[in-house]
Amino acid sequence: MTIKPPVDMAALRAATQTMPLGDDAAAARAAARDAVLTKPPGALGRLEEIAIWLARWQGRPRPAAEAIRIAVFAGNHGVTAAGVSPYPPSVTAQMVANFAAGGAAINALAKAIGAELIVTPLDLDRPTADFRDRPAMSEAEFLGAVAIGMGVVAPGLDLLCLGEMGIGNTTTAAALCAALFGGEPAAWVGPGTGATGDVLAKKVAAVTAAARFHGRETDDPLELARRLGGRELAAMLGACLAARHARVPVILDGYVATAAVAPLARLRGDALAHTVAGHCSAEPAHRRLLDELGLVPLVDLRMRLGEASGAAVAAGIIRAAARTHNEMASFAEAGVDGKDT
Ligand SMILES: O=C(O)c1ccc[n+]([C@@H]2O[C@H](COP(=O)([O-])O)[C@@H](O)[C@H]2O)c1
Ligand SMILES: Cc1cc2nc[nH]c2cc1C
Repeated sequence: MTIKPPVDMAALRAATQTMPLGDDAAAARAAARDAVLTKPPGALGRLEEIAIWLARWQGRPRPAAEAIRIAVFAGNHGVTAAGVSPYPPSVTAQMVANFAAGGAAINALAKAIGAELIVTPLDLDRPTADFRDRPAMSEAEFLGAVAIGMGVVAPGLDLLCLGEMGIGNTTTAAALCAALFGGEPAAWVGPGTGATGDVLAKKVAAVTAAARFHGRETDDPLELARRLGGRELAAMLGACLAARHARVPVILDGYVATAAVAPLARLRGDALAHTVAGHCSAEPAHRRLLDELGLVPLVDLRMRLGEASGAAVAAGIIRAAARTHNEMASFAEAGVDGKDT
């Protein structure tokens, strides 16, 4: 099922509450097949769980991880005026040009796994408002970005990788996480692209100011995503929600991508059951966020790039899980003796 772009915040909220459940029958059939494949039970470890998880969320007993789309959303952030990134905001559009020219890490990774890459810049000439003392986006801006994100989901996809590009957006992710989960602002702040010293202190100050201003206004997760998020985060939220409705499993990238979809989990406990954390970013707060959400990352390679790069690396592992599940012979087919034969 595809879902319609939400006309207002109430419609978006409704779409979070009507998410389909996984297909238990498909998962059970995949588990039954897994049990007779030529290996000691459990010997493929988490790959076995992933194959069954894919079957559950694709709603078919034979899961696939061949048609992979990588969606990267780009946005600019008013909070960069607070001096929170070592890089200028001009880098966001320049990197979008680099994606188009094929010169970024995600281009190489997409090619390596045979995935389609879609890059969507979101109003880069019009950064969001500086959320230290006002909402980052109007409702119309927020919902518009959510709808654009929903648009990258298509029936027939086996997997969707979600990632982003946006100078300043590790501060955005920190502000959103601090509002959603509480705790000291500093616990959600880290180096991002490489902030140290003074720049790091400015990040903590910006998140502290945002928490003070917005914390007394609302604790509604979608409203916090509008006030403290960014367009690329809103688009990832929309894509993740639409993927659930369309039975397309999702691979999340790093800290920013995970923060983007965290409001969904605050609205409904099982909202991220169709997602897997592709990796654990070197941004320290990502581990804290994954723990809050109960997500166990597939790999930990000390990556901290964004661009869906960690999700793309993880997609190769997910393909390995689906291929082994589909292509291995059973004990009976191969004439291999089972345990205690
Ligand atoms: O998502 C992550 O784990 C992550 C960790 C560190 C950096 N990034 C990327 O770095 C950019 C934001 O960093 P910054 O320092 O400008 O806030 C943005 O383009 C992200 O894709 C992303
Ligand atoms: C060069 C560069 C590439 C990136 N890719 C994602 N975030 C990035 C930030 C910078 C600075």
